[in-house]
Amino acid sequence: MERILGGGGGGGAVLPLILTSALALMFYRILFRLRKGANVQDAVVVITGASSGLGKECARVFHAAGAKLVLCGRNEGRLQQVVEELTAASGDAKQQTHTPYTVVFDLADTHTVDRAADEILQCHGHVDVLINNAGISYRGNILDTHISVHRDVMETNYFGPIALTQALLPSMLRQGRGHIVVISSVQGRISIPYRSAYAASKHATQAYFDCLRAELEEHHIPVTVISPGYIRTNLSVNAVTGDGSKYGVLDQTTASGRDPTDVAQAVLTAVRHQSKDVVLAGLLPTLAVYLRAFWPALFFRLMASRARKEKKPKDD
Ligand SMILES: NC(=O)C1=CN([C@@H]2O[C@H](COP(=O)(O)OP(=O)(O)OC[C@H]3O[C@@H](n4cnc5c(N)ncnc54)[C@H](OP(=O)(O)O)[C@@H]3O)[C@@H](O)[C@H]2O)C=CC1
Ligand SMILES: CCCCCCCCCCCCCCCC(=O)OCC(=O)COP(=O)(O)O
Repeated sequence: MERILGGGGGGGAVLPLILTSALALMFYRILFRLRKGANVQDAVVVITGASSGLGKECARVFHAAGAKLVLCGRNEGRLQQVVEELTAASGDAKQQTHTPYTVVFDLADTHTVDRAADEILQCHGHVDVLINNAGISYRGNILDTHISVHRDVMETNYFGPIALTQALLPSMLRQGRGHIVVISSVQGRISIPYRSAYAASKHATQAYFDCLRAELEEHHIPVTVISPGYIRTNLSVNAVTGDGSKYGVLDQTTASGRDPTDVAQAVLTAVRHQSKDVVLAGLLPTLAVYLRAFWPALFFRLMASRARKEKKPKDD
C-alpha cells in the first residue's frame, strides 16, 4: 500500500515538501508585489490609444505619478480634452506633474509611423517607456468575414504597434535604457468563437513581444506583455464586424468588466516592477488559459459548444 501511494520509503516526505514549496512560493510572490519598484517621476512615457478607455486611465495614473507623457491617438480634439482634464487635476497630485504632449497618427497606416516616432522623440529627446495600448476588437463569423477586415485589425493591433516599437528602439539602444510595454488580452492566450481577427492579432502580439524580450535582454531593455480580461471601456462599441461596419453595441461582458482605473494601476505596478508577463483576469479566463495549455481537447470541446450557443450579430 505504502509503495503504491508513496512510491517508496521517502513518500511520506513528499506532501510536506510540496506544501512547504507552495507556501514559500506564495510568500515570495507577496514580497515581490510589495516591492516599491522603479520610480516613474520625470520618466518620458508614451501611451498609444490615450484618448479613451484604458489608455486614458493609464494617462491619468502615470501623470499623477509624475511621468512626462506623450499621448497618441487619431483625433487631436479628443487628446486635447485628456490633456485639459489632466492639467485640471494636477493640483490634487502628490508628485510634481508635467503637461503632456500629443502626437496624432493612425497606427493602421504604418507609413506614417516613422514620422510619428520622430515627432514623439522631438517632445523630450528620448523615450523611457513605450506603452502600446491602442487597439480595436472584432465581432463576426469567419464564413462572413472579408479578408480585408482581418488585415485591418492586424494593421491596428499588430503591424502598427510593432512598427512604432521598431522605430523607437534604436534611440532606446543608443541611450542604453528603455522599457517596452504592450497591452495584449487574455485572447492572446486563448481563442474564443466569433473573435478570429482579434484573437489572431493578440496571439501575434504575444509571440512578437516574447521574441523581442529574449532579444533585448542583453541590452537591459525589459519587455512587458499585459493580458487583461474584460475591462469597462468602449472596446465592444468600437469593434468592427465581418463586413467592416461598426458593431456599436456595449456588450454585457464589457459593461461588467474591470474598472479601467484599477487595470491602469496594475499597468503602473507592472512597469515599476519591470514584470515580463502579466495576466490580469478573473478565475474563469485564467483557468481557461491553463486548460488550453494542459487539456486542449476539453478546451476545444467547450469552445465548440460556446460557438453553437452564441451565434453572433450580425448573423442574428
Ligand atoms: N476593454 C476590454 O475588455 C479589453 C481591452 N484590451 C485591450 O486594451 C487596449 C485598449 O482598449 P480599450 O481602452 O478597451 O478600448 P477603447 O476603444 O476605449 O480605446 C481604444 C483606443 O485605441 C485607439 N485606436 C484605435 N484604433 C487606432 C488606430 N488605428 N490608430 C491609433 N489609435 C487607435 C483609440 O483612439 P482614437 O479612436 O481616438 O484614435 C482609443 O484611444 C486594446 O489594445 C484592447 O485590445 C484587452 C483586454 C480587454
Ligand atoms: C478546469 C475548469 C476550467 C474551466 C474553463 C472554462 C472555460 C471558460 C471560457 C472562458 C472564456 C473567457 C474569455 C475571456 C475573454 C476576455 O476576457 O477577453 C478580453 C478581451 O480582450 C475582450 O475583448 P472583446 O472584444 O471580446 O470584448
